[in-house]
Amino acid sequence: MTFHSPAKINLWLRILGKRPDGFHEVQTRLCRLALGDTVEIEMRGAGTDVSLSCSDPTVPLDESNLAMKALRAFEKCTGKQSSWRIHLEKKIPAGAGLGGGSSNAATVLKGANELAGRPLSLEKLIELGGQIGSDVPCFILDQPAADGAGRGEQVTPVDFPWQLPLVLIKPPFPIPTPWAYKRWAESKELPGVLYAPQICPWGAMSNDLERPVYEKYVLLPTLKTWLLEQPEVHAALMSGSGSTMFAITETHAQAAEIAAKAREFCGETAWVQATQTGA
Ligand SMILES: C[C@@](CO)(OP(=O)(O)O)[C@H](O)COP(=O)(O)OP(=O)(O)OC[C@H]1O[C@@H](n2ccc(N)nc2=O)[C@H](O)[C@@H]1O
Ligand SMILES: Nc1ncnc2c1ncn2[C@@H]1O[C@H](COP(=O)(O)OP(=O)(O)O)[C@@H](O)[C@H]1O
Repeated sequence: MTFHSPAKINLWLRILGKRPDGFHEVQTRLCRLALGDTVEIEMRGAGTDVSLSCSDPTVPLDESNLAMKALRAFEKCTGKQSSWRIHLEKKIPAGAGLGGGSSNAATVLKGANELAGRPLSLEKLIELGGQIGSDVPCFILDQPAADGAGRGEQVTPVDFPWQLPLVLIKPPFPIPTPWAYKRWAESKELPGVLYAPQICPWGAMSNDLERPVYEKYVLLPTLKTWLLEQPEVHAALMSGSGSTMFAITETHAQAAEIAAKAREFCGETAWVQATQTGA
C-alpha cells in the first residue's frame, strides 16, 4: 500500500521554559502541507526481515531511521512479527524543520496498523508516536492542523479552514534541533529583525527558536527581512528548528512569483518549493 506522508510548518512555536527531563515546554500550531513524501509499505507475512529503502541517500537506512523506529515500536506493542518492505520516496528535505522524518514515522505506524487489521486504537498510535518523537503524534491525526503542548506530543486537532499558498525556502545547511533548543535560553534578538508575532486571520505567527538560530545562521534573518519587504508576502517565518523559511501569499501565482525571486536572491543552492497548507 502507498501512503502520503505530509510535511508540516509551525504557524507558531512558543517555548515556555525548560522541563526537568531536558525537553522544553512548548505551545505550537502545526499545519500539514500538500507537499509530502510517499511511503510504500508491504506486509510480507512469514519471516522477520525488514527491507527499507529511500530515494534520499542522506537519510540513514539503519535502526536510526524514524520509519524503522516506528515499525519496531508497532511490532513490540502488537507482538505481530512479519517481514516488511518499506520504501520512502522523499520530497521533504531532511533536517529542514518540516517534520519529514516524524511524518514518515507516523505514516508507518498508521500504515502498518491498517495492513495488520487495525489492532491499535488512534489513542495508542498517538502514544507510540510520542515515544518516537515530539512531532510524530501531530501526523497521526488526519487533520489539517493541530496544537501541540508538552514537548509537542500532546496534540489537539483544531479547525483550520484555510488553504494558504506558501513558499518554502531551505538554504543548503541543516540545523540540529537539539542545538537550537539548547541555545534558546541564552540567545538574544538581533537588532532590526522582526521576532514579534505577525497577526494574521489564522493566528499570531511567531517562532521562539528564531532567536537562537538567527544568531548563528545570519542568512535566515536576512531572508526573513527580504521576504517581508516583498509586496506579495503576507507573513514570513522559520519553520520549527529550521533551516526552512516559509512565506505566505494571497494567491498561488504570487507564491510562484516569490519562489522565482527567492531562487534569484538565494542562488541555486537553496531548495525552493511552492505549496499550500491543508492536505
Ligand atoms: C522543533 C520542532 C518543532 O515542531 O520540529 P522540527 O524543527 O524538528 O521539525 C519539534 O519541537 C522537534 O520535534 P522532534 O524533531 O520530534 O524532536 P525530538 O526527536 O522529540 O527531540 C529532539 C531533541 O530536541 C530537543 N527538544 C525537542 C522538543 C522539545 N519540546 N524540547 C526539546 O528540547 C531535545 O534536545 C530532544 O532530544
Ligand atoms: N525517514 C526519515 N526521513 C528524513 N530524515 C530522517 C528519517 N529518519 C531519520 N532521519 C534523520 O532525522 C533527522 C531529522 O529529520 P526530519 O524529521 O526530516 O527533520 P526535522 O526534524 O528538522 O523536521 C535528519 O537528520 C535525518 O538524517
